[in-house]
Amino acid sequence: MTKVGVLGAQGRMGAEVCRAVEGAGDMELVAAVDQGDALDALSAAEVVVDFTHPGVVMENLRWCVERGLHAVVGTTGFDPSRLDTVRSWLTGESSGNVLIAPNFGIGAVLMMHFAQKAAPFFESVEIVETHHPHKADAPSGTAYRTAELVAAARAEAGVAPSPDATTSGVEGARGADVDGVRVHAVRMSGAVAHQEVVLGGHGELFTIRHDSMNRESFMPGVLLAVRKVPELERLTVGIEALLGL
Ligand SMILES: NC(=O)C1=CN([C@@H]2O[C@H](COP(=O)(O)OP(=O)(O)OC[C@H]3O[C@@H](n4cnc5c(N)ncnc54)[C@H](O)[C@@H]3O)[C@@H](O)[C@H]2O)C=CC1
Ligand SMILES: O=C(O)C1=N[C@H](C(=O)O)C[C@H](O)C1
Repeated sequence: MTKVGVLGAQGRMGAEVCRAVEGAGDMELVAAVDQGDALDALSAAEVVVDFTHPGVVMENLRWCVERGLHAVVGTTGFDPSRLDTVRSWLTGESSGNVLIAPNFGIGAVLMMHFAQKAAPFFESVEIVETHHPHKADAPSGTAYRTAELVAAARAEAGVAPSPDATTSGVEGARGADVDGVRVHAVRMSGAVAHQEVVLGGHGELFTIRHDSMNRESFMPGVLLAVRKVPELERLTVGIEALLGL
């Protein structure tokens, strides 16, 4: 039985993770911690799962790394500089692996993978993500990561930046620029988590779309990560490798 602790246990995702862990025959929920609770209860865990907030996740993760606990992190906000910081913490510790994934949905991971594959074949590519209006960060971690993957694939293939003749307009109208890829964030009541990667050129448009209909959809990926994290590299980003992608 793997002993699992959950950080952000009263949140939308954390509560779902607690239910999933309790329902898994090979796991035991040993700590369910939320804001204001002491972290000490997590010392009983082998793997800590964090779904909290981009503003607090680094502090939580450092606490886990210092104690040699394996960490599975779904909280967003990990740019390259944060990942470098986590790497530097891990080099100073002898045990405990960290897996950080912007999205644990199997379909979402495939959407990112297919977008990366398609990106060099089209002149233009932009990303449109839609989320519930309670979301703290924009663009979403998934959109940010997709843009990074798409940009890297295009750079490797020597593809020029997407054409854009805009010289005047209202600020923000063209979305955020992530590594040269435009990302548009919609916040919409009734939505859960949705993303379209739109690619275009030579008289055709190709849209890769993924919809998370509920938070249960992320649980197979989270449980897979909990099971695999002890045997991974010190730092793994995304669950692609766990799916053989
Ligand atoms: N990787 C993935 O597949 C997914 C990632 N997310 C990300 O997970 C994060 C959380 O999302 P939600 O559950 O919707 O948010 P939420 O706001 O419903 O839950 C966050 C919980 O963390 C708690 N919290 C805040 N500070 C804390 C601290 N210092 N220690 C312990 N608990 C603390 C809050 O009280 C709250 O209960 C976001 O960054 C979101 O983008 C969300 C869905 C899927
Ligand atoms: O906040 C959410 O809900 C989600 N956050 C993650 C993100 O920012 O990409 C994953 C998913 O989109 C749901």
